[in-house]
Amino acid sequence: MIYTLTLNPSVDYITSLNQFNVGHLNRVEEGTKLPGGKGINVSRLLKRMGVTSVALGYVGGFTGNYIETYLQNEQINTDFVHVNDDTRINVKIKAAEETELNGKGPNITAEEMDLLKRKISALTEEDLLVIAGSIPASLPASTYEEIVKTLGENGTSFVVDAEGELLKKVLPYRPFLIKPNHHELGQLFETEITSAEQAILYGRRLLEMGAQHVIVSMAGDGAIFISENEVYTSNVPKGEVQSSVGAGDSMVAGFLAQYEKTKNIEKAFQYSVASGSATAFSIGLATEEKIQQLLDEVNIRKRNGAN
Ligand SMILES: Nc1ncnc2c1ncn2[C@@H]1O[C@H](COP(=O)(O)OP(=O)(O)O)[C@@H](O)[C@H]1O
Ligand SMILES: O=P(O)(O)OC[C@H]1O[C@](O)(COP(=O)(O)O)[C@@H](O)[C@@H]1O
Repeated sequence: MIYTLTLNPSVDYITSLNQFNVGHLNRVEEGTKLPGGKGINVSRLLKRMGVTSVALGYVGGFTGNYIETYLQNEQINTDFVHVNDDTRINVKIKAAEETELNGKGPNITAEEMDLLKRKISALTEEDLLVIAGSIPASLPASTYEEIVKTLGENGTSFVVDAEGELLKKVLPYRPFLIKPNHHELGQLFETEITSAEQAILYGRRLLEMGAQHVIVSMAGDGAIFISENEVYTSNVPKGEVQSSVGAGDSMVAGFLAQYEKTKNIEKAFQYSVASGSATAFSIGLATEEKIQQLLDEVNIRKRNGAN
């Protein structure tokens, strides 16, 4: 069974306006509320692709209730730990550029952490856990490392979509897949990634540090897949970006759904990119239909030799 872990879910308020003026009153043209947080997005998209998962994590207050009810209405299995503080609200502004305001998240007590750890230690070698997103500010930076240690003891494989130290610390535990975007990859090595060649170079470093498979997404400039034996590059389909919120999460879901069905890396990568773009071209997450429509526009090329 696939499980997703969102320690810091959010209600995403996705707004669009023609022009965003900092320091002035801005009237929203369209506003949409959606459940968010990286693991939750993965579970929602997996469901649309016919793959069952269970969403784990923390929810609290009226925002937490909203998320839980929304997922249950979509027939997504949830097994959240309930906390006292409200789940955060993240504001996304789509104007000429995209601006995001992501909250810190609720306070998590030691008891609430224990409840979650118990759920994680019940996973087995038959399961895979997708660990995704930031952690609430009250939790230590070692939180993901502690979780993957437990997974290792039970032979549970895992995927990580997180930034900075959270990601770095879990690499020695051999994540099946990680998916930094090119900014996050650059930040890890205190550099700027501006080309596919650089993405491959630094992506390979992540393999050396322990990752089994790496996808580096480069927004409208394509994506790279790197493993010990293969490097693939991809274009992205052309289209109008409505909101890229959840596009990265859709890549993770697309890859896992197709890999689960075919065990074919190239197909899974193609599906991953089509899923990312199908979400970028939507408000909210992609539909399966939209992903299928874009699939033929995603051209995967195998790189030969060491680069
Ligand atoms: N301008 C764009 N045109 C087409 N696809 C896009 C565009 N921006 C993002 N995407 C899709 O979303 C994916 C993830 O975007 P990216 O910004 O790299 O990651 P993240 O959402 O994790 O920050 C890309 O690989 C691509 O499939
Ligand atoms: O946990 P973080 O890093 O603050 O990110 C949370 C945000 O990321 C999202 O999961 C979207 O992620 P992506 O755009 O990277 O796919 C939103 O739903 C949510 O608001």
